Amino acid sequence: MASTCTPLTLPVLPLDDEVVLPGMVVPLDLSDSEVRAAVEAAQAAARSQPGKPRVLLVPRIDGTYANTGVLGTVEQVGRLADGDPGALIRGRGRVRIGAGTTGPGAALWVEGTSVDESVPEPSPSSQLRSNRGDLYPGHVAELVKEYKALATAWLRKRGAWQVVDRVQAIDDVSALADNSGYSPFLTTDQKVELLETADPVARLKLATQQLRDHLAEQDVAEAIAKDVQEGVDKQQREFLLRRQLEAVRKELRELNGEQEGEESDDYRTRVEAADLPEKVREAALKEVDKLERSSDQSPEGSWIRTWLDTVLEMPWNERTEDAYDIQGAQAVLDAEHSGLEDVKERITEYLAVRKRRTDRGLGVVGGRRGGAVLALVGPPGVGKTSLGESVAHAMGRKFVRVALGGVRDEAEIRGHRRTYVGALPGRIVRAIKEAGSMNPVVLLDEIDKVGSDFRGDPAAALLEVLDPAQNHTFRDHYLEVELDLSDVVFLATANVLEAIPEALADRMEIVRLDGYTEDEKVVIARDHLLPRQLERAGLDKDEVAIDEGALRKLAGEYTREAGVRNLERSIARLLRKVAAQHELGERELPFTVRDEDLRDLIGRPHHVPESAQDPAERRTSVPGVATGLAVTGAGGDVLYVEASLADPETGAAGLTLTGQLGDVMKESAQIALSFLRSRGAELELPVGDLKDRGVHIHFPAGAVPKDGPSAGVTMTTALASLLSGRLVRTDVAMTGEVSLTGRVLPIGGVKQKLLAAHRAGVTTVIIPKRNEPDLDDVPAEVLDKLDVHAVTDVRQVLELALAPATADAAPEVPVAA
Ligand SMILES: Nc1ncnc2c1ncn2[C@@H]1O[C@H](COP(=O)(O)OP(=O)(O)OP(=O)(O)O)[C@@H](O)[C@H]1O
Repeated sequence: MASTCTPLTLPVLPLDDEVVLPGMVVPLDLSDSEVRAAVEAAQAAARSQPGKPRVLLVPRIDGTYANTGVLGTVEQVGRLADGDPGALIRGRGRVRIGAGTTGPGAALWVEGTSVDESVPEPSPSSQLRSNRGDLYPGHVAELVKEYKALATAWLRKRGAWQVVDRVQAIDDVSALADNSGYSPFLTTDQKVELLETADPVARLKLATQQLRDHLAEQDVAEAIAKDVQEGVDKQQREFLLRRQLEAVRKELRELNGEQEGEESDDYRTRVEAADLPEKVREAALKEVDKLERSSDQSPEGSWIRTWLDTVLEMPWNERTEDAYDIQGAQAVLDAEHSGLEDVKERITEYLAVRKRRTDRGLGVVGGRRGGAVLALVGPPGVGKTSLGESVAHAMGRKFVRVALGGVRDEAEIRGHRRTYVGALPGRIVRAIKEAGSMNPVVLLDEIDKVGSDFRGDPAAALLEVLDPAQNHTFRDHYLEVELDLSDVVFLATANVLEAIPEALADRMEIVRLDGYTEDEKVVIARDHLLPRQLERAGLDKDEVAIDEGALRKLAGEYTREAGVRNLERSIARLLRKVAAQHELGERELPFTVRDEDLRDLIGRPHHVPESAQDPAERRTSVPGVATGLAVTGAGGDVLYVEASLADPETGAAGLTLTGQLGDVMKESAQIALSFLRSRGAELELPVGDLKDRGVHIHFPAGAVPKDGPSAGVTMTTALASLLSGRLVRTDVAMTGEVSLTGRVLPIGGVKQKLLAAHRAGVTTVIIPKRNEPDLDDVPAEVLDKLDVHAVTDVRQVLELALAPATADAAPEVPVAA
């Protein structure tokens, strides 16, 4: 094997951040002083020796020379493409650098030794190890093949076809490896590594590895670039389409003669122009950003638009000035409602306290039992809603009514989350929007009819709305921005106090409206209902009048209710009739309706008092029927209890109860029966009859559910009447719970029951002794007409209620089928 390690002394041509490998031909700039010095030194030396001028090309990295350089010959000196003086240098072979000297000229001269770069000869037998020890010649061929393949692949990618052939033509291992010197992707360090690897096979291996790594990197980079490009393309396409859409819209606007920005969709301008609290504006602008990014048809876009509409419609900074003139308020209440003195007094007190607290900057009364909310409780048609409206008039505020009957879903109060299809804000937010001010009077109507089920508890949401400690930052799920409800006046109405969820009732100040007496109804009808209905019927008050007798008859016989709603309807019907008759030329005006005209105009009365009925027609005309008093959602009412004994031969034994009775009522029937079984003998009743015979107790109006213990005395009386054969007095009605020993225990709703008894034409009422103080609440005109007996024992009840036994009212005990 030839080894030519010739010592050389050459001028150094430093290459900054550049590497020239043997075989490469490079142009170098002679305007660089070091390059020029080296070339000139080489040219000078060449004059005294044969051959081309020779330089030593040495890479210099960060000012430090590499250990190996390349012998280069100056092929040509002339001009570079940019016109600067340049030299074309060809790399010839590796030179190991030795000591430096100063030679002739400005250049640095070094001594070096040329490196042997020959490749071992292929061995005759592939099995034989070569003298290189680690590689077989067969592997070298493989390596050459792999390098060429990789290089070709890379060159093809770059479209450098001419170079492909040149590379394919190189057979020398060393030259092939050094060809990598042209690779633009190699770093200077990588090229220096190639330069310093003298062993050609090891160098080719290194070059192959570098090429392979680069190709792999390139694949990854290409994949990423492709993804990025696709994304960019889509964005660009969308952007272009959007611009086109905008242009089309603009054209359309111009076509329709609209001005720029007039489009209702211009939410940004609207939000910026609207009078919104800062936080709300921020939230709204965020949504506008989202809207602008979303496409026109996307469902999200339409949600955002609906939301923005809602936010823009809210009266964020609107409020009405309060008219806290208490005398004026009282005058408004008096003008709009007759009677109800105590209720109006409570409302006036409420307004006065509110005014004083506001004057002193204390805010509304807070905390539990704070009474911040007035609840008007009473039967339908007694004016709860219209009183709420009057409160708003009296305070000079807007009025809105929120109907809560049948609300079972918490979202009804607090709104649906926006992600729901068809989501809406809750009723409170809608009410504020409707009111158009942030401080209206909000009437929560029928708060006792709020239910709860799997959809959450609306009562809990209402608690938050009504709690002054929390309601200044009320958050509706839909609106998602805080709403200050602290300045809203909340009022509530309910028919039945007990049905109001307890936690809510706890926060309210209850004001009861129990219903009106006949006299009160007449006054209300004359002063309020009649004038309003005259107007509705298009009649003048000088044209038609209804005299007091007729009004009384309407209240007493045509309607039977705690409130005045049906009374108002009857008046409306009456007036329509008169108006029609007048138009048909059948009636002269002016006309005053008297009680005797009613039958002609609106037919016969629906409610004739029991006492006015033919004795044989009366409910109590047979033994076993007693008149009780009860309170229902519609106010007080009379109710008849019927009892019968089954035939000992055919009827089943035991107690049968009908008429949709609740558990408490069923138990009080058992008690009545047990009492008679144990004490009946003392009362001289034939209790033997109760022994083997089935007992049936029925409450007519069977479709209406009933409950409570207050019918105890009535059931006992009905059974005693049945056993004794003595009739119950028609003019007597009763109420009271009975204990097993016969004591009469107190009950609720005395006022409503007495009003009902009076309405029904009853004259004697039996109540428990312990309810006597409640009589203070009953209007005097009603008490005057009633003979009220307060009793402690059921024996007193029987004495008062049962008519004396007469021969003809003989005990023909009715028998149930
Ligand atoms: N004291 C009164 N003075 C004048 N008008 C009255 C009075 N009480 C009731 N009214 C009138 O009777 C009508 C029925 O009253 P309203 O609708 O307020 O009853 P309500 O108690 O709210 O009933 P509901 O429980 O069914 O809502 C109204 O037109 C109201 O103006």
